Amino acid sequence: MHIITKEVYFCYGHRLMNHPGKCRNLHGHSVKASISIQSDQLNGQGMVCDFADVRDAVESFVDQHLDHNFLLHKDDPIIPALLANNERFLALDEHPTAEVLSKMIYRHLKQEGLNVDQVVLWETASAYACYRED
Ligand SMILES: Nc1nc2c(c(=O)[nH]1)N=C([C@H](O)[C@H](O)COP(=O)(O)OP(=O)(O)OP(=O)(O)O)CN2
Ligand SMILES: [Zn+2]
Repeated sequence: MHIITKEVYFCYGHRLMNHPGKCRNLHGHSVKASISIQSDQLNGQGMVCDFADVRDAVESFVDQHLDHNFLLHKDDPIIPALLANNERFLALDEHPTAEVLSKMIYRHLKQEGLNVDQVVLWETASAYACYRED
């Protein structure tokens, strides 16, 4: 089994509505996502797939939905104020945790046909969430 990993970097604002501590406040992160693709065999170029193809697939999703966006639970009471001020945001059915964001990226890449092994989202220098499916 071969596994390759490509890292992409992006930023977002969010808050965790039900968090008992500081993460209930509006704040932001500059994050790293590590995307691993697996294959039993290599292609005619000796690759699982080109790192650039992984980057392009991740970045098109990230740029459209996550990068420099404000990620909120759909029931967050700040949403009416953002709408009134024409501010960009993304309302999610789940809380915008590293777990949920890594799952979103994973599911999108699977849908695009990439044989994703796992997506790891480093939300801070010391904390990450990993999503994979068996
Ligand atoms: N399981 C999760 N726990 C937390 C998440 C998360 O997405 N999944 N998110 C947060 C906050 O949004 C933020 O990421 C803060 O993380 P934390 O590591 O607690 O923050 P610090 O960098 O301040 O950590 P210190 O090590 O205390 O400096 C919280 N929890
Ligand atoms: Zn946070």
